[in-house]
Amino acid sequence: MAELKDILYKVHLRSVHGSTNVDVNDLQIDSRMVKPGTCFIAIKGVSVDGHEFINKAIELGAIAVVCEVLPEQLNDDINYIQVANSAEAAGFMANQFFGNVSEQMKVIGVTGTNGKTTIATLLFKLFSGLGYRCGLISTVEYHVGDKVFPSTHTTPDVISLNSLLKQMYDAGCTYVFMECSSHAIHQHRITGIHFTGALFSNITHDHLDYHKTFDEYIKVKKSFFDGLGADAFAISNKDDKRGEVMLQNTKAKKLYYGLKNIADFKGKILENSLTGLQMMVNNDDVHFRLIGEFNAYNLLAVYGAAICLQEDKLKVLQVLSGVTGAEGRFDYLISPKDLILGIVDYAHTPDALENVLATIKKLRRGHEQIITVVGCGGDRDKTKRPVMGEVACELSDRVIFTSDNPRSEDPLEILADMEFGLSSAARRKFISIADRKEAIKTAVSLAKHEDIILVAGKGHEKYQDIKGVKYEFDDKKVLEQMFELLER
Ligand SMILES: CC(=O)N[C@H]1[C@@H](OP(=O)(O)OP(=O)(O)OC[C@H]2O[C@@H](n3ccc(=O)[nH]c3=O)[C@H](O)[C@@H]2O)O[C@H](CO)[C@@H](O)[C@@H]1O[C@H](C)C(=O)N[C@@H](C)C(=O)N[C@H](CCC(=O)O)C(=O)O
Ligand SMILES: Nc1ncnc2c1ncn2[C@@H]1O[C@H](COP(=O)(O)OP(=O)(O)OP(=O)(O)O)[C@@H](O)[C@H]1O
Ligand SMILES: N[C@H](CCC[C@H](N)C(=O)O)C(=O)O
Ligand SMILES: [Mg+2]
Repeated sequence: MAELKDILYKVHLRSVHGSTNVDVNDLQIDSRMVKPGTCFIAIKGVSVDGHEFINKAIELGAIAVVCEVLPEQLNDDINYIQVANSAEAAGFMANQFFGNVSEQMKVIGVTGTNGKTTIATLLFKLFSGLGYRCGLISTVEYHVGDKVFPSTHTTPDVISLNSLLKQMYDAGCTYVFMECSSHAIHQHRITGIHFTGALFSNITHDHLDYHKTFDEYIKVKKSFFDGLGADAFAISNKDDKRGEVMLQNTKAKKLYYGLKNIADFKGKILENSLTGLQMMVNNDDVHFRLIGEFNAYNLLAVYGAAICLQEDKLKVLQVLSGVTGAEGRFDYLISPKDLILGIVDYAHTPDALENVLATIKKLRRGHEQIITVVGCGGDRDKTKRPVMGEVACELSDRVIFTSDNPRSEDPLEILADMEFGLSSAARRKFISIADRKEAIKTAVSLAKHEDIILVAGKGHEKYQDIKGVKYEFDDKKVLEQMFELLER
């Protein structure tokens, strides 16, 4: 319960019809969730305009409506608040409604194309290991202290997000580590949240279906850092081409990590093998359980954040050296027969795929074949499809193109997009099998002693979305089943 005028604090009001001296017992951006006494906020969305549902919300009991455009007919019993930007207003209102708890905890946001889940999860594991009660908001799951919930979004909608933060505060969390997706930044899901720190991993080709141009995508990510306060810290990747641009206009304290360029948190890889990374982190020699150069970057970002949060460096390195990565990120298993190495990874962008394959190439001893199973999601950036197809073929010995989550699209058309314009060298290496299980089975049947199979794109996902129906599917389990079949 809150008084409307209190939760409208910070919102730029255009006009008020009715009163703001009323109590509302809930806040919703979705008319289907409205109950008597709710304040409904109408947001212009990507697929529909929330303003179309104002009457529906009133029928269900809304007593206040926040909107950009007032309905032609106003209802005398309802309080209408006209604002310049409803999505932004929803951010500020949700902060207030749920008690502005981000100001009472230390919230650290992670953005970038790849590595957000890994960095946020490592931070969560590190700070939990250091003895703090923590919250985690990630693509894989949400943690509220000891409770775990499956996630709906990388960064949930503004109401769910603020409600989650409140639950974390109530559960006694002092730290929250959260991924901030570019969609969330653009749609004001994180507006008004007080960040103690922010981290940037990297930026490469993704989500251009939504952001249209790479420049727009960069601008959106950068706006997250532009919005930080002077009391915050911002840590960026010095080796990324856009690492410095990201922090150009931030008021926060700027710090950098890197393996190549001079940086505040500087790393050097001494050994990169299947058992982990041996690294120099500034002047300390440490072994980590995570694998691959990209994880060296993730670990440096995490280390940097912990130092900014005034943790003791040796304790940090001690805990960090024992943690494993996030589920479905370079997750591996070995077949009992033939010792085939199966790797399940969430790489679903050209850059991530290239990184994971380059890492595998570095780890192999020489004679092993790399067999990659990969697909591209439907209803998502189509331009990445042929690039992923080419990258997979270039860095593997054999490739099986298959379905990821086709969503509303025809799987065969997605496969055709992946095949389009492939170089002749690439064309000699791939076959397409739309059925993902068959594709994994084929990869296993092609593998010989000690070969390496990469199943890319779905990582931790436990389903496959085909025409809006989510069928149970788990890459790691399927791979395991196929390995068991080999034994017979
Ligand atoms: C493209 C996109 O980001 N869409 C998100 C967006 O939905 P939208 O703009 O399409 O909303 P809409 O359906 O047009 O509706 C507009 C408004 O009308 C309301 N409405 C709608 C219907 C109705 O009957 N009544 C009603 O009130 C809706 O609640 C909404 O407030 O706002 C919704 C509420 O916040 C999100 O749930 C939804 O996420 C969709 C499901 C989605 O798939 N998003 C993905 C792309 C996404 O956000 N991914 C990122 C991670 C990406 C990455 O880094 O890999 C994430 O953070 O998860
Ligand atoms: N720092 C990094 N640089 C490049 N690639 C990375 C990095 N960290 C992880 N990856 C690769 O990208 C994939 C996705 O990693 P992760 O889930 O941590 O990123 P994310 O930013 O959360 O992705 P998403 O936005 O899809 O949730 C991993 O499976 C791995 O292959
Ligand atoms: N958060 C990303 C995940 C993509 C994962 C991949 N498996 C796919 O379905 O394309 C998205 O929704 O675009
Ligand atoms: Mg993620």
